[in-house]
Amino acid sequence: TSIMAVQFKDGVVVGADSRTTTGSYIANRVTDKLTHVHERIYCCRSGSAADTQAIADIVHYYLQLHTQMSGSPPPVHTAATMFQKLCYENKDALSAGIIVAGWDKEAGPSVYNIPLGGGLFKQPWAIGGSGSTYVYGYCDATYQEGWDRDQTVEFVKNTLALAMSRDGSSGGVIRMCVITEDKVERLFVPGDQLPKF
Ligand SMILES: C#CCCCC(=O)N[C@@H](Cc1ccccc1)C(=O)N[C@@H](CC(C)C)B(O)O
Repeated sequence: TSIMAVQFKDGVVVGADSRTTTGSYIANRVTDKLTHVHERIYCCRSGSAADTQAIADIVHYYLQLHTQMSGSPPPVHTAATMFQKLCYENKDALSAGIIVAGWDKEAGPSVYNIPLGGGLFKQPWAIGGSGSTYVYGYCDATYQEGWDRDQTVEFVKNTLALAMSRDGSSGGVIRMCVITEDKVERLFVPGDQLPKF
């Protein structure tokens, strides 16, 4: 897997490849690793498909319960701490690297990285999954603050395409979501239209 989330002025862009593997077999070449957990909050999943589906389902349940009880949508950091509590307290039983990203009225856009150990790190951008190891240098050298929506989408698309070209556990299509106050917009790049390097 290669997953990414980047914050910009008005929102966040999340992105992922679409490969699920069991060993060298590609069990799913069109996986959707971008999971909607609340109105303006998404998570990007890497690691065990089963573990990350179960964790996302639990957080989704608690976020809708929180919304019903409190009458207002929870901030992104609330969702992130729910993911972290589940990942940290069950670290011996799970294989889950999750990036939580979204927009809320209090803090605006935000990105939280929760790597395998269950630590919680608020970051302006985050990459994860097996493919991310090949693109840390590219991201460090390329990322700039102050990009607009289109520049941020381009950064996510190029980073994921590079990771997918080198990591055997990443591939397929690129799925992305642009999350702002007004809307959640899904973007799609077919496998034969990936940026070529
Ligand atoms: C189908 C099936 C069985 C397992 C599928 C399955 O979880 N594959 C994993 C690799 C893995 C991980 C841990 C144990 C075993 C196999 C996988 O493809 N993970 C991708 C993300 C998930 C959300 C789709 B990515 O991290 O590569």
